[in-house]
Amino acid sequence: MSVSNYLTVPVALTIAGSDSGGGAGIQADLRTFAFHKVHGTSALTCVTAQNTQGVDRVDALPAAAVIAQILAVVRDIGVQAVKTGMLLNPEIIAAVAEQAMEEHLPNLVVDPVMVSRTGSQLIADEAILALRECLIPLATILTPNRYEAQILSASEIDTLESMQAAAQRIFTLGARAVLVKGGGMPGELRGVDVWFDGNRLEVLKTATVETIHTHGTGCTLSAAITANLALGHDMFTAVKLAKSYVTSALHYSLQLGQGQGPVGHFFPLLESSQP
Ligand SMILES: Nc1ncnc2c1ncn2[C@@H]1O[C@H](COP(=O)(O)OP(=O)(O)OP(=O)(O)O)[C@@H](O)[C@H]1O
Ligand SMILES: Cc1ncc(COP(=O)(O)O)c(N)n1
Repeated sequence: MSVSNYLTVPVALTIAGSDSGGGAGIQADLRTFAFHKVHGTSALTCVTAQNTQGVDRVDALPAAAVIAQILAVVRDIGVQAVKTGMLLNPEIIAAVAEQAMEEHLPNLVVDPVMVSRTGSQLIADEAILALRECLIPLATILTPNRYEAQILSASEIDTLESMQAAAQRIFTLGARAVLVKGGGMPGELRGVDVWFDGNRLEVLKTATVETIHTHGTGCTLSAAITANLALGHDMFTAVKLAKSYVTSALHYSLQLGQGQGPVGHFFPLLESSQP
């Protein structure tokens, strides 16, 4: 007989949708948490029939089912950090915001999933309003992509200067910090993100990685920020570490399916397994 070594690890919670293709959503989040040696828990909001080419169907869970999952996790296991992804409808968004307040969910990273990087809207207009009014003011860090930032700032974003102006404008919606992501920008701006926390306006820059396989970069980035917050890093350090992780995962993106494949979350293992 041998005895187990009991380990204690930080815990993170993702409140997000399922991606049947395994590239984004809950699947990307849990892989990212695992890579960071953070125990991943989840509250599923919806089930998408999705692959590398697009989303065929979305089925929402009842808001009460989302609440029950959150409570089951936080009241027993406890969490050090939480992220939200695809919340889909105003009922789910209001329920998550209520739980965030009542249960004092710590380190809340809100990825305001509204528009895919290719520009197609993923949630209804009323849900966008609910995100803006109920959830964004509770966020520790808000991570809009180019198109989401355009909606939230009501401005066109096509230059670094317009990303910086948008970050400052979106900050007034009430999040403690905003990261405007550049993956949907043209050319060299694809690897550039802009941070604003009311004080520091920073440009985080990596060289653009030339790949079409970028599905799930946004989910992966916000999950990595969440994992780093759960590990005890401060907000800006968590973002810098997460960006570096996504860049490495992009270097080992996976050629799967006929469309945009996912990033390689376990890139050190993948690298050593290639011939
Ligand atoms: N080709 C690239 N080269 C370098 N970094 C990139 C590239 N594409 C995206 N990124 C980085 O990936 C992160 C996620 O940003 P992105 O704008 O892609 O989010 P998103 O649109 O929410 O993601 P998704 O494509 O999953 O919808 C950011 O840090 C961004 O700078
Ligand atoms: C279930 C689900 N959640 C989120 C996204 C968008 O994610 P990303 O912004 O990473 O493409 C997605 N395509 N599917």
